[in-house]
Parts: sequence; structure tokens; C-alpha cells
Amino acid sequence: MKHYKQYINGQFVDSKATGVIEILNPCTEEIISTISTGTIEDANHALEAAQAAQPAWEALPAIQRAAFLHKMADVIRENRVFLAETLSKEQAKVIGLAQVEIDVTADYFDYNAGWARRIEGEIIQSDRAKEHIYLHKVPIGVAVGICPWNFPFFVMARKVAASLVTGNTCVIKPSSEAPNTIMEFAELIQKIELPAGVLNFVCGAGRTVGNALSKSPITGIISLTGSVSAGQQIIAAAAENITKVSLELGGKAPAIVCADANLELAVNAVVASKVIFSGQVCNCAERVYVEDSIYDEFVEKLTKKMSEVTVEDALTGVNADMSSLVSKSQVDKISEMVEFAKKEGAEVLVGGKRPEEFSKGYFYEPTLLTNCTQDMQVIQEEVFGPVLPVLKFNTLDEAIALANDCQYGLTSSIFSENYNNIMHATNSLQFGETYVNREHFEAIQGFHAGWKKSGIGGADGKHGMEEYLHTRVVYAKYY
Ligand SMILES: NC(=O)C1=CN([C@@H]2O[C@H](COP(=O)(O)OP(=O)(O)OC[C@H]3O[C@@H](n4cnc5c(N)ncnc54)[C@H](O)[C@@H]3O)[C@@H](O)[C@H]2O)C=CC1
Ligand SMILES: O=C(O)[C@@H](O)[C@@H]1OC[C@H](O)[C@H]1O
Repeated sequence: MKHYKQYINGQFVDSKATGVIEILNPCTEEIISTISTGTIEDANHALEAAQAAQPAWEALPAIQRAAFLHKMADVIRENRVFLAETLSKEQAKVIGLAQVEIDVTADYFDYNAGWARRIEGEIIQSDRAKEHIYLHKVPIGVAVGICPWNFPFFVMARKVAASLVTGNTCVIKPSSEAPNTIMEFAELIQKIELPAGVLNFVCGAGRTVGNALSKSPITGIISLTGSVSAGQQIIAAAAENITKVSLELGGKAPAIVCADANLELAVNAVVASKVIFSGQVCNCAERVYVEDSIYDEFVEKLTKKMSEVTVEDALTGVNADMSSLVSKSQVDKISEMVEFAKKEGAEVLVGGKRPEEFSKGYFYEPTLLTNCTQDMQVIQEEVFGPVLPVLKFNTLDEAIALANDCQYGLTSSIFSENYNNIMHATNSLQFGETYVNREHFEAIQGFHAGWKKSGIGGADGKHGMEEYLHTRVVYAKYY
């Protein structure tokens, strides 16, 4: 069985930690690899390597830094099937979606390489004669990327590509639930001869390795994708040095379905927004508000569609819609939330339990709940699984108020054929993203950013790239 070492300063090295974390295939519960529990010394060693490598990396013309990103994209494409299988096995992502994640990640590196010639400053008119005010955009220094397990490979690229093209060096900490694909990538890119220390990968626990990366004075920016609780702990650790944070945390996305919506389209989009990666995505539809006059018809169609969702082994179920959840703790959490919702009065129309046909794995049935009320736990707290609660509304203003009654503010959607409804909703929903008549999923050239407890800062596009830049202002007086 493979043991992944730490990748620090251009070398694969053993951690001094004696403990290992076992990585399971969630569908079979078989141990497929191990990583080190990691140490604070590993984290500091990686940060020191990144710090030492940074001035020379920044000094390279951006177009030369971008050339390395294109090479990373090429390596991913050359190994696309192997990487997709690795990803599918370590986290139970259905193979089709795993392949999409790998392919989009290659595109992401190419896309970010495209910023090389577009990192632009400004020249501003001064109030003084013979003076120019220059705004320079400069790298922050060392970027730390702390990754989640749900889209581990893509999210790693989000942090690496934007930080490297802007002239930062980078330390990545993969999630201990799904480090394999990232660590295989670390091995595969050896052939591109990236200067040592520019990109480092340190595995280990969040509370030790992640914490050390977050509180070090070397770290210039910490980008986390993960839970609210990890975000809060990282803010506390970053407070010591007032280190910049960019946090993409949880979500509780509402989907609003108006009476004038195209119901077929709405049903398909809502289900797609729920079952992608078994509902374990921050974007996923977590609650649906349906206008009273179409409620029965919509729920009937939704029941049919949710009943048709197929659940299979991630690697062999080539056409499956979803597979196992990522871990025992995820399936236990979701089972408890559904049981609690039932106690609070919810009615289960589809699913509501672990499927009997799997003797191993952390599977949970696609689940549809009705008879829900706004104050229930399943409406207020993130489920992060294949559970869809449905509620009724009478007016659009009521639906918007219910949607906004939430601690999160990442994604949301509205289904309507009425331009005024759509404009009113998109202007009133307190969410970083609103999708109109389509499923919830962002584009690499957009800006993925949550409001409220969903985060600070954001990723993707021009604004995501600029997260990794400081502004230096020079007042240049001449005679
Ligand atoms: N927004 C998102 O994309 C994600 C949200 N989640 C939510 O979080 C829940 C728990 O999943 P976990 O894997 O435990 O997520 P988590 O938030 O604990 O882990 C995400 C990453 O943060 C690291 N981390 C955790 N605590 C840290 C700390 N104190 N300092 C520095 N790094 C730290 C972890 O090692 C991991 O690499 C899920 O049920 C889901 O609700 C989980 C993964 C992704
Ligand atoms: O769920 C999230 O927060 C992210 O991990 C997710 O990864 C791929 C999607 O594009 C992101 O929103």
C-alpha cells in the first residue's frame, strides 16, 4: 500500500511524526493509502522553503511563471484517466464527475496562466504638479492553501494557480480525507522542474499542521475551503500576525420555484444541484421554496425525479448519479439530521435511510422531505448530503425573506419566467451567487465568494487572482 511522503523544498521527505492517517475507499471501506499525521516542524519547514524560494520566483517575468502552469495542465491531461480513478477511489466520486474535476483542473491552470500579461496596476492623477501616483500590484509572499475533501484536486488548483501566477510561492495542506490525487500530482509534476520550494505539499491534521501554517509569521495569506468551524479557528490563528485570510466556507443554498417557472427545467436543475457528489458541495441546493399554487404538482415531479436517482459504486457505476458519502462521520451526521427532522415533523417522501443493497460503504439514499418549517434544524443547518427539504410560500417577498433567514450566504437560485420576479429576487437575495433558471455551479471566470458565515474574499476570475496581490502605492514627484 502506498504511503505518501511530505513534499518540501523540491523533495519527498519523511515526516518525524510516527503516526499515520489511513485513507479509505469510502465505497468498500478498504484502506488504500496512508499519509503522515504531520508535525508543526513539517509545516514550518515547508513555509521556510517557500519563503526562501519566493524572491527568485517573483523576479521571473509573469509569462515564465505562467509557462509552469501550462506544463502542470499538460501533465494533468497526460494522466487524466489515472488521476480520475485515484480521485474516484479516495472519496467515492462517481467516475464521470471525477473525470470532469480532473479536466476542469487542467483548464484552470491554463486559464490562470492567461493572467500573466494582465496583472495590471494604475496611474492616478495627483493634486500636485509634476507627480504621478502609481498603484503597483505585488505578490503577498507565501500563500497557504488549506484544502477540503469534496473537490480536493480542483480546489488545490484554485489556490496554487492564482498564487503562483501572481508571484507568490505556496504551501498546500490537503484534507486528510482525500490527499491521494493531490500527492500523485506532486509526483507527476517532478518532470516540469519547478524551482525547489515554489510549491510544497504538507499532509497532516488541521489542528496541528493546519494551525501551524495559519499562525506562522511567514504566511502572507491563508486560503481555506472548508467548514465554518475551521474558518473560525484559522481566523483566530491568523489574528496573531494579522495575516490575510480568504475563506470559502459552508452554504445553505435556497432554490425558489415560482408559479410561472418552467417546472420540468426547475425539477431537473434542483435535483442536479442536490445529488452532485451526493450533496457534499457548498453550492448544493439545501432547501427548496415552492409557490403554493404549484406546490403539489412540483412535489409530485420532484418525487419522481428523486426516486430515479441512481446510487452505485463510484468507480464501476459508470452512469450512476451518486455514490457513497465520503466517510462514516458524514453518513452518521446525515442519518441523525434526518431522524431529527422526522421528530420535528418532516415527512419522508423518498429515501430517508441507508440503502440495504450495500454491505460496505457509507451510502445514504437520495432523500426528499416535505412538511418542513423554517425553524427546523434541516432548514437552518448545512446538511452536506443528499437530503432535500421542501417548503411552501405564498408571495415572492415571503420566499426571499425565508431564503435570507440564514447564517450562510453562498449560492441561491430562482426559477421563474417573469423578468420582474427574477430582477427583484437577484437584487434582494443576500448571497454571493444567484443562479437563474439553472443548476448551482460556478464558472472558472466568475467569482466564487460567500457572504455572512459562508466566507471572506473569494476565488476564480480576475478578482480571485487579485486576492493574492498586495497594492503598493508610490507617489513619484519629479522636477
Ligand atoms: N465549504 C466546503 O467546501 C466544505 C465544507 N465542509 C463542511 O465541513 C464539515 C466537516 O468536514 P471536514 O473535513 O471536517 O472539514 P474541515 O473544515 O474540518 O476541513 C477542511 C480543511 O481544513 C483543515 N482544518 C481543520 N481545522 C483546521 C484548523 N484549526 N486550522 C487549520 N486547518 C484546519 C482540515 O485539515 C482540512 O484540510 C462537512 O460536514 C461540511 O459540512 C467540508 C468540506 C468542504
Ligand atoms: O464545496 C466547495 O466549497 C468547493 O469545494 C467546491 O468545489 C468545487 C466547486 O466549484 C466549489 O464550490
